[in-house]
Amino acid sequence: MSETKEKILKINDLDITFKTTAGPVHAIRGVNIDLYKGETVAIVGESGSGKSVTMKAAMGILASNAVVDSGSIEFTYSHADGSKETVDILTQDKKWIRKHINGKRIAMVFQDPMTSLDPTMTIGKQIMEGMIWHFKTPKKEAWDKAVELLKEVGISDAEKRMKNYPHQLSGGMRQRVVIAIALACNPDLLICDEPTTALDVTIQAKIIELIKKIQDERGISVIYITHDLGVVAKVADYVNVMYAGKIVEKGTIDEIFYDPRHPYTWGLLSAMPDLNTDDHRLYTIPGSPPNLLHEKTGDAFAPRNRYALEIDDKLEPPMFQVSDTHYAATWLLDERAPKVEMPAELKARIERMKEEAKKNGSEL
Ligand SMILES: Nc1ncnc2c1ncn2[C@@H]1O[C@H](COP(=O)(O)OP(=O)(O)OP(=O)(O)O)[C@@H](O)[C@H]1O
Repeated sequence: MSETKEKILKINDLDITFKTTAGPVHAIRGVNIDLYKGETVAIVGESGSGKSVTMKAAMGILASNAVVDSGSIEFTYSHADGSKETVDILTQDKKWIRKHINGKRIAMVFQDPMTSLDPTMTIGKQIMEGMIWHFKTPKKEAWDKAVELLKEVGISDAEKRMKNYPHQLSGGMRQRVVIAIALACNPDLLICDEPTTALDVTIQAKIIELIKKIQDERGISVIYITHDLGVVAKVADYVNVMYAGKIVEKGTIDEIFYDPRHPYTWGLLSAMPDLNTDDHRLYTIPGSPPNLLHEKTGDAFAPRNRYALEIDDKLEPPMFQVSDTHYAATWLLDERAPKVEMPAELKARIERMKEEAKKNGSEL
C-alpha cells in the first residue's frame, strides 16, 4: 500500500467499563484499530468478546451505563465540498452525532434486516428518509436517487419496488434494501455487523460480493464484525482478533490465515468449516469465554489455552511484534518461551488453503 493512505478511523487505547448492579464489567481493554480509506478491517471473536461495544463506541451510541475509562476515537469525514474534518467521537454529544455522523458519515448494516427496517413504511420512503433529514434533499430528487440506489444494489423493477413494504421482499432482497439505505447519504464508513448470518449460504455470498463491489466503486471503508472467519477470508484486508475485550492478534489477512501466532487464533481457524476435506468433525475451542465481572490476573485466555505457560496466570502478555503489520499478545512469542508450534492439523489445513488459493490465483 502507498504512503499516502488516508486515515478514516483511529481507535486509540479504548477502555470501557459498564456499571451493573452486580459490579463493574470491564468490557473493552486497551483496543487500538486504524482504518484507511477504501480498506476493510474485520473484527472477529466469539460472542461477548467486545466487537459490538467497540463499534457502538465508534458510532457514539454506547449504552447509558457505559463509562469510557480512557481512549479516543478519531473519525475523519468529508464535507459536501470535499474538505475534511476530524472529530473525537467520544467527546461529541449524542445529538450532534445523530445529526452529523450516524446514518450520514457512518452507516451500519445489521445482521437481521427485519430489525433495521420499519415494517409499516414502504422501502422507498425508508431509503429517502435519510437524504431528506440529513441533506434536505427535495422529495423528487430523493425519489430518483432511491431508485438509482435500488438498481445499484441489484434490485430489478426498482420503480415498482419503491412502493413495496419489507414483508413483500425475500431476506436477501431486504438486506439489499438495508444496504441501499446505508448508502443513501454517501457515507465514508460502513459498519457491517454479521450482515449475512441470517441469510442462506448462496445469498450470503451474493451480499458479500455486493458490499465489495460498492466499496470498490465508491472507495468507502468497511468494518466487518463477525465470528465467522470464512466471511473474513472473503472480505478483509486486515483482521483484529478479539478475546475478552482485548485485541489478542492483529495482522493482514495473509498473516492471520497463513501465519497465526496466538493460540486463540489457532482455535478459531481450527473451528472453521473446511470445505476442502470430507472431515466434517468440527473442532471447538474448549471452555467458554470468561465472565468479565470477575477479572482474572494474567492472560484471560489461559484457562482455555492448552499451550498456557506459568507466567500466563500471573501477568498479562504484552503485544509482541511479529512484522510491521502483525502483532500478537501471547507469552509464546517471548524469547524466553519454549518453542511451541501450532497444532499439526491446523498446519496441514493452512497448507491446503494456500494450495487452494494458488489454484484459484487469489491471495486467499
Ligand atoms: N449495557 C451493557 N451493560 C453491561 N454489560 C454490557 C453491556 N453491553 C455489553 N456488555 C458486555 O460487554 C461485553 C462485550 O459485549 P459485545 O456485545 O461487544 O460482544 P460481541 O463480541 O459483540 O458479542 P456478539 O457476537 O454476541 O454480539 C459482554 O460481556 C457483554 O455482556
